[in-house]
Amino acid sequence: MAKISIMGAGSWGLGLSILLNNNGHEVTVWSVFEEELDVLRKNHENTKCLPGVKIPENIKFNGNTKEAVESADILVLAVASPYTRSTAKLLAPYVKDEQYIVNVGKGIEESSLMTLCDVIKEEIPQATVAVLSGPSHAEEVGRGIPTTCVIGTAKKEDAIFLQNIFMSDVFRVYISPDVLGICLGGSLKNVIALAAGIADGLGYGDNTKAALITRGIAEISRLGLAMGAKVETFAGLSGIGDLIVTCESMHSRNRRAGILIGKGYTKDQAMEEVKMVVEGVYSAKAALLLAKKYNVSMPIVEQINKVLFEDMNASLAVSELMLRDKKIEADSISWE
Ligand SMILES: NC(=O)c1ccc[n+]([C@@H]2O[C@H](COP(=O)([O-])OP(=O)(O)OC[C@H]3O[C@@H](n4cnc5c(N)ncnc54)[C@H](O)[C@@H]3O)[C@@H](O)[C@H]2O)c1
Ligand SMILES: O=P(O)(O)OC[C@H](O)CO
Repeated sequence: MAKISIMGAGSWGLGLSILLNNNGHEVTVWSVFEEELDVLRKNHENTKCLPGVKIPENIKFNGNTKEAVESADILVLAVASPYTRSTAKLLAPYVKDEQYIVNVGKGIEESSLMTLCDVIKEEIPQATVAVLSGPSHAEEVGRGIPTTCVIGTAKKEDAIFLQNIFMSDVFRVYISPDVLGICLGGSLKNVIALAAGIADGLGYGDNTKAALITRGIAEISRLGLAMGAKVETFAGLSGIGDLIVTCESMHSRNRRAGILIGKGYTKDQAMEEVKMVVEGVYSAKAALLLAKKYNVSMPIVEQINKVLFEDMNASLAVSELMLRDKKIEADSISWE
């Protein structure tokens, strides 16, 4: 049994708190917002983020950062991605040497183009940083619906240790050394999910969705390879797996925001309506900048940026994608 503090009391932090509590660990949930914890103490439910899912009575809530960090063997960082750096700065003074921090957030920092794991390592160099990712909506994990994820760490023994912590009969965990690939897949799928949602909002069909998923993972893999990630990771749970669930599920905030944009809402109106942070909007700019930096073609990411930040009409963006220069499907397969 381990002592685990979940840093973040939103839907994913709470979903994981239930899983880890059911696995027999001693779980504390922390938030920078005391009022978020007060509601949980009173109702054992977050009706905004995870309605209908009861948080077990033995899970503790503690807003004292020092206590939450120092009392834990493992920290699970589950804040909305734009607040990863500020939260890591807050935790840093209390983190012990080699204390585990499992990042479960998905995003790329816009100002630095760093993955969240790299942001955490920069702010908390003494920690052992891992990433957990994959097709895993909190609404389903919180209800014990069978789910699979992957944990990435630099050292194999850390991955095996964390695999044993998270794994259960309803939560199967694989391990991988490709931390970069896992972080990139989880972040970039949110951008493609916006496009998939837009296609739904425009009233397009399953063919369009399948095209976006397939060509979307091609773009993500191209960038990932150029940055040093492994191509197999993008064929795995944190790559195509997460992309499929995010593009298909009505639990997805990114897809739901996209649907609204496809129906004519502005980006800001869509984000307001979805109520939780729509991370694809933040990662879209970062993805485009990375594509330029690594000289990689990412046409869907380009069009999404035009729709989000240049007021481009969504159906025009689809036409531009359809009428691009003619291409070979995969550059690595030729007739020679
Ligand atoms: N919801 C899911 O199903 C799911 C699944 C896998 C991964 N994730 C990832 O986990 C992360 C958290 O997602 P979520 O769904 O729990 O989001 P959420 O919007 O439900 O909750 C985010 C939490 O972040 C914290 N937060 C907000 N503003 C903050 C600030 N200024 N400083 C510090 N903390 C702040 C709050 O505790 C808030 O409850 C995201 O990066 C998301 O991509 C979510
Ligand atoms: O599907 P979204 O957009 O809510 O993102 C949540 C998780 O990343 C799904 O694995």
